[in-house]
Amino acid sequence: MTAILLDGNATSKAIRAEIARDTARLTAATGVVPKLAAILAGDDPASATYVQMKARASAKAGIESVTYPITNDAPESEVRHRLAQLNADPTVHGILIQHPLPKHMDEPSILSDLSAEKDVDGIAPISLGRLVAGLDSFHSCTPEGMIELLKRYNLPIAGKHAVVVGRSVILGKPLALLLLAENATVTICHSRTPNLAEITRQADILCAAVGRPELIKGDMIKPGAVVLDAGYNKVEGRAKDVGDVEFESALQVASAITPVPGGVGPMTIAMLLRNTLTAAARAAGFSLEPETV
Ligand SMILES: Nc1nc(=O)c2c([nH]1)NC[C@@H]1CN(c3ccc(C(=O)N[C@@H](CCC(=O)O)C(=O)O)cc3)C=[N+]21
Repeated sequence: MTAILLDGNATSKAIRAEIARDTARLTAATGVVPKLAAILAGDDPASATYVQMKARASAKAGIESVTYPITNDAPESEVRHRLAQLNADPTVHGILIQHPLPKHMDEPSILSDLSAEKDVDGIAPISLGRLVAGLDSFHSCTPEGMIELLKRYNLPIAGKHAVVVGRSVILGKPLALLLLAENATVTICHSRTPNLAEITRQADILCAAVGRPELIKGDMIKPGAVVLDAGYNKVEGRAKDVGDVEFESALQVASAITPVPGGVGPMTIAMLLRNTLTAAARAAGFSLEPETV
């Protein structure tokens, strides 16, 4: 058996076309142009690339974007001042604070200052707390993109055993909660789980979000499982990012799998744009729901 590929590029493109159409409706009706502001602190070249990708995708969807670079040795107050200004700016609908911030900065504390209604990245403590409480909030874009990909391929979540490998604030934890909200039975494992293979082999839906290149091998996957790989590891000697799943062996066992690149990554960006559009529509008091007769 060879797994079907869950095409994140094509799915993201379709979603971004929907966003572009809805953005045009919003702008035509209200004059509001959705605007995303990104704070890019530090000199991580990968972060700069991601922020650039997000800016390009925004422009294509009719969303304005602006990036504020902050040097690696800048004081934390520089990020805080910029954030305060963006929180207060009514023309800015979404704020993205690219992770990770330089080591000397207190990231959780800075994120606590992000306005919930502008947290289109869904990673501020208020948004995560609301998710835990079952209240409406923006959801972290990568986990949300993974759920959206399953839905677009009509892959059922309810009643399935989903195993999440990874427990980060941005990915593993919110992903587990989103899967729970879809009525999956969820197990969370991580880098210190001793009997990892034993647990991953029980997964109907296996989500790798641990940041260890090719940790998950084919023999750790239940035959017929759906495998979502959120890994984007830089490995020396490999031109492209390497996932957390060993793709070739997994392909033989799974029923469906996301490639890296071209799987989860592009979905992240689509969700960020969708959240930015939603934030702008709410600020303008405009309903994006299709009109019913
Ligand atoms: N506050 C915050 N929010 C994030 O969402 C966030 C972050 N910080 N820090 C870094 C990670 C990383 N990340 C990716 C987004 C898209 C791709 C992506 O689209 N990758 C392409 C490949 C791109 C290429 O290398 O050509 C793909 O998978 O096909 C990858 C990684 C978002 N992150």
